[in-house]
Amino acid sequence: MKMGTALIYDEEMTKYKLLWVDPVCKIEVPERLIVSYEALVKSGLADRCVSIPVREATDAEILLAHSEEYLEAVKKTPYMHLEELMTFTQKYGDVYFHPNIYHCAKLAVGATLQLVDNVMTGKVRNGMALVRPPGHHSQSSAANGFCVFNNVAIAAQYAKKHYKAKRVLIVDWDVHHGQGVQYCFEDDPSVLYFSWHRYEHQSFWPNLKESDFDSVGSGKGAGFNVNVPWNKVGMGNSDYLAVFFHVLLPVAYEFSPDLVFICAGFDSAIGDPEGHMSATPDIFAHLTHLLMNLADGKVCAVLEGGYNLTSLAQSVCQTVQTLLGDPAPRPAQLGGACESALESIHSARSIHKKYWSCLQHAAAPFPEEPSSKNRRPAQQGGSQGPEGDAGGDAQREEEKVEEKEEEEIVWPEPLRRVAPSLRSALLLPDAVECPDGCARFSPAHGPGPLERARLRKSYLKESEDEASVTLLYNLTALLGQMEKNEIRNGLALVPDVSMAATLLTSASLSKRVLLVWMGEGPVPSQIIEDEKTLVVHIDSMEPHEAHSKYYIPIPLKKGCGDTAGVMQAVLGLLLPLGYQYEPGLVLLARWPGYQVEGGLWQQLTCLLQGLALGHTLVLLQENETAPVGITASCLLGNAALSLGPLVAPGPEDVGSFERLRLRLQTDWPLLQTTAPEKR
Ligand SMILES: NCCCNCCCCCC(=O)CS
Ligand SMILES: [Zn+2]
Repeated sequence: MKMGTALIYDEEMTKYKLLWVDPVCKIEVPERLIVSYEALVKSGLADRCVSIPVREATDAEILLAHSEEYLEAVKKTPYMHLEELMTFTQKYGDVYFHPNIYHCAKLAVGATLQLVDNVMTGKVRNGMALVRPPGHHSQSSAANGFCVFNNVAIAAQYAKKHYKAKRVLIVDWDVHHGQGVQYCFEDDPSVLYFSWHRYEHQSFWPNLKESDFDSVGSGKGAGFNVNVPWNKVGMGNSDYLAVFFHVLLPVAYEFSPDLVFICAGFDSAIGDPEGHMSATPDIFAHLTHLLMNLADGKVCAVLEGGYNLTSLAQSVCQTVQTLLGDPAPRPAQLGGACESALESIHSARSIHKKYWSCLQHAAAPFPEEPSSKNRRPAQQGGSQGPEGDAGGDAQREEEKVEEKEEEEIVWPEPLRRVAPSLRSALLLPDAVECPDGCARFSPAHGPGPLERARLRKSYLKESEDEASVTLLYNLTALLGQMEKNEIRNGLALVPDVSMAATLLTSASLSKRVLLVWMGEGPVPSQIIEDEKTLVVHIDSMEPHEAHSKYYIPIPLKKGCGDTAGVMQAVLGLLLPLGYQYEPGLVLLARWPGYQVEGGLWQQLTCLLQGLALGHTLVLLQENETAPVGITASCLLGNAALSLGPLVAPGPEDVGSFERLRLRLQTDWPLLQTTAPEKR
C-alpha cells in the first residue's frame, strides 16, 4: 500500500497583505503561513514529507468553479492602484485584494491540484497544502471571507474530471460555514459536503439561513450536504468527537468516498479570535486519524482559516504528524458533548435520517410540525438583517468580553508524539512466515525457572508443555516492550485466545485496558471481573440485560459477518467508549472460527490505533493464519481497504444498539446523540 505524505507550500503565497485599514480583514496576515511552515520545519515534520512544488492554476481549472466574468475581473487586479483595489474590493464582502493576490490565488489552487495529482496517481498516500488565500467562502462570481478562488471546490471538480473520482467527501472543520463549497455542490450527489460552523442561530457570520442543519442539498443532491451549526461558542474536544462519531463518520462510511478533502481551517481551535472555541490542537490529530481509513487513505488536507498563530501552528503540526502515521496523542479527559452540541447533533441526524440508512432507525424522529419548542428563537430585525437591539447589544457585550478574554486564553502545548523505533512486532509460530515490514518478536532473554513455574502455575494448570510457557513469557515480554514504548503494536498467534487475553490484561501495567472481543467467547470471567479492563464484546449473542459498566456486549443478529452492522457499532458505540475510557493498551481478540470480512477487520485494526498511543495488540488463534497479512499491513500503518458503500444495518440490530446507548450513556456520556430533555 502506498505510503508517504506530500507537503505543498511556497513562500510566494505569503507575498500579499492588507494595504488599508479594515478591522475584519486584518487577521488574515502572511504570518499565518510563515508560522505554520516554520513549525513544520522546526519539528522535523517538513523533512519527513515529500515536498511537492506549487504551480499556477490554469484558467480552465479556475473555471471549474468560477464564472468567466469573475475570473476576467480578478485578472485586472494586478494592474490596479490602491484606490482601484479598494473600490474593487467593495464589490465583495469581508475580503481584500492586493496587486499580488491573483497570483497567490492561482498558486493556492495550483498547490491543491498538485496535491490531488500526487495522491490520485499514488506517488504519496495523503498530504497537506499550506495555502493562502483560503477558498471555501468564494463563490462562482464572488470573492468572500478572505477567499478569492475556491481551492477545494475546484480540486473536487478536477478530481472528478481528470481522475474519474465517483464520490468525493469534503470535511470542512473550519469554524466558518464554507457556503461557497455548499453552493457549488448543492445538487451534486457525487460530492458529500460536511461542515460544522459557528452559527449562534444565524447571528454569526456569514449569517446565512442556508448554513443551518436543514440545508441538506437539493434535487439529486438531497442528503449530500450535512451542516452541523454550533449555536454556542466554547465547543471542545468532546463536542468535535461526538459529531464525528454520531454524524460524520457513519454517513461518510455509508457514502464510501474514493477521495477525501479536508477544508482544514484551524479557526475552530482554542484561542482563535473568530471561533472562540475550546478544542485543543491535539484534537486535529484524532479528527485526521478518523478520516484516514476512508478512500484507501487518500486524504488531501487544504488550509483554510486559522488566525491565532500559536494554535494554528500547533494544529497544522498535529494534522501533518498524523498524516505521516505517527501515533495520536492520548485524548485528555473526554466527557459527553454539551447540550447545545447534542441539539445540533440530534437535528442533523434527524433531518438526514431519510437520506442515510445508518441513521434510519437510529435518529429519534424529527417533529414534522416545528412546535414552538423546536423553533429557533426568532431573529430580531429579520433573519438577514442585523440582530435587534437586544441581540445586538448582548452580542456586542459578549464579544467585547470575548475580545478581552482571548488575550488570556492559554492551553498546554501538545505533548511530543514519539514513534517507537520498532513499529510492529509479531509473535508467530516458526512455521508461519512473517509478513515483510514486520519483525518477528524474540525477547532479549528467555524465562528463568521461577518465571516458568509461575506462568505454568497461573495459566497452564501445571502442564509440562514448555512451548506454551515460552509463548506466554514472550507475550508478556512483548507487552512489556510496548508499554515502555519501545514497540508500537503487535500481533500474536496463540493456542488459546482466552488464556492469552487473561494473561495480558492481568500483566499489563496500564491502569486501563480496552479489550475488544470479536466473536463468541465466552470472555473469561476473570477479565470481566477485573475493574481495570473494559470489555466490548461484538458478537451475535442474544441481547441480554446483565452487564456491568465494564462488560459491554454489542449483539448483532448476523454476528461479525454483518459488515454494515459492525461498522456502525464500531463508529457509534465502540469508538466513543474507547475514547472516553482512554486506555493505556488496546487488545483486539478474535475468537477462533469467526468469519469477519477482511476489510472490516482492517478498519477495526486501524481505527483502534487512534487510542493508547497506538499500542494495539491483536490476538489470533494460532491455526488462523489467513488474517495475519492483512492485520500486519494495518499495524504497519497502511490504510484499511475501503469497504465500499455500506448497506443498511439490520433494524433489529440498530434497535439493540439504541437500547444499549440509552442504558450506557449515563456512564459513558460520549455515547449521547440527543440532548437530555429530548429523550
Ligand atoms: N468577529 C466576528 C465577526 C465575523 N468576521 C468574519 C470575517 C470573515 C471571516 C472569514 C474567514 O475566517 C475565512 S476561514
Ligand atoms: Zn474560517
